[in-house]
Amino acid sequence: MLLKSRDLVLDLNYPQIMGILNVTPDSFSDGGTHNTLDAALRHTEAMIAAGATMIDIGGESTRPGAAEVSAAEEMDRVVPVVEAIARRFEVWISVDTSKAEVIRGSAEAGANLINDIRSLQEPGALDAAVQSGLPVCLMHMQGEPRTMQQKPVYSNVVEEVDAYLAEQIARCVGAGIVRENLLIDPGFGFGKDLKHNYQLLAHLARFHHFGLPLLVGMSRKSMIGQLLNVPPSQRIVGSVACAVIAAMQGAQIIRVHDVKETVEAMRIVEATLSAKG
Ligand SMILES: Cn1cnc2c(O)nc(N)nc21
Repeated sequence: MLLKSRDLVLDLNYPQIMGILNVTPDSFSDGGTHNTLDAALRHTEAMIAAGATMIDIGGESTRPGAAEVSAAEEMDRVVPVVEAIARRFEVWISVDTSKAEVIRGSAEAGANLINDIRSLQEPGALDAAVQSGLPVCLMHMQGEPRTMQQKPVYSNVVEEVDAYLAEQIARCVGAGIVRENLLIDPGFGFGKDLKHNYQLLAHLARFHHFGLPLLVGMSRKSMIGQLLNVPPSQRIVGSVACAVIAAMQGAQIIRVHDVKETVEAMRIVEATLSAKG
């Protein structure tokens, strides 16, 4: 399976690592240490050197309880970084946004992928994505980041996430997005409690029936913290374990903070999967 965007091609027969670049003052993990352009570029360079083939730029923290950000503020944080990275590096630039204006601005600035945790539900977002012609990652979320973790309830989380993704795929294809340009993501930690997250991880392979690239993000999340009782900075081993479990089930793109460690683990996964014949 290959994913194309502009002049880049991603070989999804091997797990690809998407490095996280938060350009927010309140991001949950690196505490906004990358809110200057130079720092963002240095971090990007380091993640690419460590083996990341995609960089996910986020201007509005999506952690539970996060404050909302205006479109203008998000544009100011994200678009200059997209431009600077597009000019300097040959890497997939993913933009983590839900806003139509940021989708348009990022596409014009050279982004390769729209990563929207709200699956293009915000006003104008679907239209902006269609017009951009860029690949789009659709992700399941129950509720909104501000309130999603208060009381997540499902009768069957795997079935409900699957049905939601099917709906969103149909909605995007109906609006004119080429199906081959869609990626799907069960949205770990987005309106899920501990049990829900591990049910999704345990049954991850079932989402391959869509025939679309599967993107997952569990890095340093509370599904790890609640088991290990450690702060985000001490969740690397747990995050790598989640990445391995996902990649062994065929997840094609893993969104992580700790690129070097995860890339090394993917070498082990690749050796094992290719030995399966
Ligand atoms: C922005 N962001 C935070 N967590 C994420 C996840 O699990 N998936 C995707 N696609 N984006 C995420």
